Amino acid sequence: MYTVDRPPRIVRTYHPRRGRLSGRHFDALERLAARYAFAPGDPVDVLEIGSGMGEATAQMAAADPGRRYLAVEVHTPGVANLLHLIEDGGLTNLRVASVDAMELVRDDIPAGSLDAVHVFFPDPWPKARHHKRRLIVPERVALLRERLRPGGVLHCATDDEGYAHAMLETLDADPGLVNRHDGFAPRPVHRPLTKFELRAVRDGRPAYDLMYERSGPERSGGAATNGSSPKRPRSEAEGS
Ligand SMILES: C[S@@+](CC[C@H](N)C(=O)[O-])C[C@H]1O[C@@H](n2cnc3c(N)ncnc32)[C@H](O)[C@@H]1O
Repeated sequence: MYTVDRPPRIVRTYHPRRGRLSGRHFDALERLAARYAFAPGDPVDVLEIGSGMGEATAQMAAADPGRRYLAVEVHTPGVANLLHLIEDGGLTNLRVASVDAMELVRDDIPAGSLDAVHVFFPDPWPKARHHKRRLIVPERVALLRERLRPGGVLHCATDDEGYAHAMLETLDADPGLVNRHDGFAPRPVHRPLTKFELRAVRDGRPAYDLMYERSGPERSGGAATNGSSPKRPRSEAEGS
């Protein structure tokens, strides 16, 4: 009797959905994708996972020209919109990738290299059987933390109260992260207010921010320590 090993099923953190593409979207993809696409090896300081329509990323990159931003999004209309925002804003410090962000992080982001990772309003996957799809779960957090430099910041925001508390628990439990605040962070002025967040606030769902720093340098065994983190001065715009 022979058994066939099935390849392990990949658990994705996003809904496979197709947005409708307008002529303007096609134009962006045809004309701008190659110009602003991330290529493996490109240096990155700030990584945004799930940039949606890209408004927050474009505004943050424009306010922080000294750092190189990478927005990763699988939703094609969002990618196209961000390409237009980059062109319209004349931004030279923002690149875009349209792939699964966790695969890109695993394959193309060197360990200890990022200043910040932004995960703003990730899909909450509210059903218990879907929690494994959440971006903020221990295994994915461990990978993101390992790609941060010591003192680098993982900044998450969500309007889902249940997910917010689960994030707090997961991030507190990570051995290489230290909360910058006591519990949730005050809403940072440098995180732009998007239409998505405005709608949530109007519907009575205010945002929760969470900001965690990677603690001290890696030990030779690979485990992060809880020592104090060397920090470089940050501007107000940088924040995370
Ligand atoms: C609820 S939306 C929020 C978008 C945006 N951050 C905002 O605040 O408006 C979450 C986005 O994350 C994207 N996403 C989820 N997992 C992803 C992954 N692994 N790689 C790339 N994009 C992902 C989804 O396609 C979706 O557009």
